[in-house]
Order: sequence, then structure tokens, then C-alpha cells
Amino acid sequence: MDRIRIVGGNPLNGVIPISGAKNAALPLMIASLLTDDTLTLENLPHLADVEQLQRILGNHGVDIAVVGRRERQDTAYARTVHFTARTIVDTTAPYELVSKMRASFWVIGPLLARMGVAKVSLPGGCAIGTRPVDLFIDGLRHLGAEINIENGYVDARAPKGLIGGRYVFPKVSVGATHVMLMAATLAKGQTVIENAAREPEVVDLANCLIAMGAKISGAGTSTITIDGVTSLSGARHRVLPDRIETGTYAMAVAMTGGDVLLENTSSSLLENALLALRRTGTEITQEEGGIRVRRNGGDILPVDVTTDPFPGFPTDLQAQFMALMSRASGVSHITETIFENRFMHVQELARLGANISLSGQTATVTGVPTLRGAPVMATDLRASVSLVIAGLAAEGETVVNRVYHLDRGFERLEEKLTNCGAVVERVSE
Ligand SMILES: CC(=O)N[C@H]1[C@@H](OP(=O)(O)OP(=O)(O)OC[C@H]2O[C@@H](n3ccc(=O)[nH]c3=O)[C@H](O)[C@@H]2O)O[C@H](CO)[C@@H](O)[C@@H]1O
Ligand SMILES: C=C(OP(=O)(O)O)C(=O)O
Repeated sequence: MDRIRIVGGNPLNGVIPISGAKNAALPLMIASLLTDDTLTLENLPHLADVEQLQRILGNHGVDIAVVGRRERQDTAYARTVHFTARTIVDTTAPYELVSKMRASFWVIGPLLARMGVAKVSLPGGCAIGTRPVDLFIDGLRHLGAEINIENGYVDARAPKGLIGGRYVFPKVSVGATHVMLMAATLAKGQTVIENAAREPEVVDLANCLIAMGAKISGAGTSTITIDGVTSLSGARHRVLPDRIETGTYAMAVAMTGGDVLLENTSSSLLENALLALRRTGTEITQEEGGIRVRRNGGDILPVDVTTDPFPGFPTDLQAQFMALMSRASGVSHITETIFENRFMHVQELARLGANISLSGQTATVTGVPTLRGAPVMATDLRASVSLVIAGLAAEGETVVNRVYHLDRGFERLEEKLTNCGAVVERVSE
């Protein structure tokens, strides 16, 4: 199994191109199931999760063609890909495929809307909490679906098609909002989703669906209205920049010091996280080509954060911010409100010398002047990357094991960091 070896201590200087967002790419790819025409996605990141979803979509009958890959062009670069679901050959998403990734469960929305039937295994994903699917089921029932859960599968049926309705989410869910949005595009009549997720990835999906002919208003607010249409067409859509990758590299620069331009991204995607970062003493400016992050000397100031649905501080940046705070010149508090078990990085950061104590959903981080390299391992994607950025700032060698988590969500991580002066390499066995 591959490992990432880091020799810490170098500041980061240079340019890091930001990839298309994993969490937008996945629902956008799934939206291809809604039409027999071709959906073309540009700026699709080359990630393990994207490849896994390609396998799942292939199983349903989606033809996938990478556009214009030139000879000698590295396959690891962002690509333009055609997805054509001319015929859905299978409405079952099996355990073997779905258990590896939470988002694969979301095929339930378009399959049900287009085919009137879907049988989807209960999902897997990062080990960060129990992650039930009750809101998906409740929401789809409000659109007239009959749903049974048996033998680990969700069996959903709407033989006469879905019917628009009003659904008030009791809790904000990104995934369930994506699914309701996709399902409602082909339902009869109007659907109103209240307390919808407002994440930029929801807006990106809505924009793509609108380009495919869907009638949607209000995406990006808590109330989304969808007027069902009888069919959708193909479209061409560019995946929006990855705000979590943006924030992760911004936190890495804040931690190591240096001056990096994060290219092809926008501060409007993560204002709250950048605000917290500014308070730590990091300089952040939006420039024409992206976001410049600078810290040259000076203490890292302690800052308290609480995760919240968008536009709040993202849970997907909590672990990285904790890594940064582990080197702050004082005590900070980090509260996780989205997932009940998203502190798996705490004990691993401690191996590097971090001083963190946990009480319920709040971590108290007492900054230390120096972290020291160690072998570490994490059980989820963002926790893994928090160990990478801590390793960049630690003295000596850090080896991050189980890197398949990183490959799920960070395109060309080693290359992007090495180009900015870090000593990072992948060690294969
Ligand atoms: C592929 C993708 O986009 N993943 C993101 C998505 O995950 P995901 O869509 O799975 O996260 P949700 O927004 O659904 O989860 C938020 C909370 O709602 C709970 N919940 C959710 C659904 C449900 O039916 N019942 C229920 O109780 C979850 O357990 C969690 O506590 O949003 C999360 C929150 O921003 C991010 O951390 C993930 O990176
Ligand atoms: C938790 C994440 O992914 P998933 O929802 O696919 O587990 C993530 O992207 O941080």
C-alpha cells in the first residue's frame, strides 16, 4: 500500500492550480442518468472517487468517453468527459460498488425519476459518523415514492412517476438536497424544498440541471423550487473549483509560511474559512488569477471555529484547521456540529506532538512551538490531509499511511506541494 513521506520545515512558495471540486463532480456525473443525451463535464478532477463512480455509472449503462486526451498527456490532469446514459440497463446499484463511497447512493434520485424504480445498497464513505439515509427516504416519499429497506438495500418505486410536493428538511443535508433536486426535475408538477443545503456544489448541480432544461429557482438559498419537465437534454458544464482543496492549501501555507497563489479558485466559495485564516495572522488577497496566501514570520494566532452548513465554516476543513491551530501561540477551541465522530485526526496529530483534548464535540487545542515528524495514519480523507499539512510544518520525517484516502479527494497532491518547495514523495511497496 502506498505511503506519503514528508520531510518538514520548508516554506511553500509558488503556484498551486486548484482542481475541479470532488463534491460537485460526483453529483454532476450522477445527473447524467437523468437524460438519454450526452452530458459533457469539463474540469473533471482525476480522483479515485470519480473513477469509482464511473464504474457505478457504467454498471447502469452509462457510456463514458474522455475527450481529446492528447498523446503523452498525463492522465492525472483534469479532463473533459462525455457521459451518455442512452439506455439504463440496470436499476440496481450493488453493495460491492456503493459501499466504497457515500455519494454513490445518490443514484437513487435520477434512477427513480427516470425509470420509476431503483434498488440501491445502503452507502459507505468516510468513517466520520453514522451517516443515516432517513432524510433521503423521507424526502423521496414526499414525492410519492414507495420505499422499503431490506437486506441492506433501499428498494424505491414510483411506477406512475414521481409527483411534485413540498418537503421541509428537518436537518440540512447536502446529499439529500442533491437527490431531491435531481428527482424533482422529472416529477409531475412543482416541488418546493425547504431548509435545503446552500453549498456551492448544490448551486453547481442546479446550474447544470438548468442547462439540461430543468426549471429550478432558488438554488443557493434555503428554499428551492423545481417545476418538473417531461425530459431533460444533454449539456456542457464546467465543474466548479474545489473550495476544500483551496482551503487545505491555504492552511498549509499558513502553517509552513511562504507565499502561494492558489490558481483558478475564488474566495467567495469559502469566505468563512478565509476569515478564520485571516484572524490567525495569514494574509489573503483575491487576485485576478486566484487567491494569494502569505505568511512570512509572526505567530500563528489562536482562533476558535465551529463547523456549520454553508456559508458556515466547513466540516471538511475542520481537521486541517486543527493541524494549523496545533502550532498556534495559544489555546483555541474547535467545535464540530455536523458529524458526531469527526475527530479521528486528534490522536494522530498527538503523535506529531500536538496538545489537543476532547470534550464532547469540542476540541481544545493548546498550540506548541514545534511539531516533530512521526509515522501516522488516518481513517478519512480530510483527516489524512491534515496530517500531511502538519507534516509539512514538523521537524524531520513524517510518513502518512493509508494514502488511498488522499487519492479519493486530492488530485496530484505530491506534485502540487513539491512544485512549491515541499519535500513530499509517494513511497510504493
Ligand atoms: C460527497 C459529498 O459531497 N460529501 C459531503 C457531503 O456529505 P453528505 O451529503 O453525506 O453530508 P450531509 O450534509 O448529508 O450530512 C450532514 C448531517 O446530516 C446527517 N444526515 C444526512 C442524511 C440523512 O439522511 N440523515 C442524516 O441524519 C449526517 O449524518 C450528518 O450528520 O456534505 C458533508 C457536509 O458538508 C461533507 O462533509 C461531505 O464532504
Ligand atoms: C466526507 C467526505 O466525503 P464523503 O461524503 O464521500 O465520505 C469528504 O469529502 O470530506
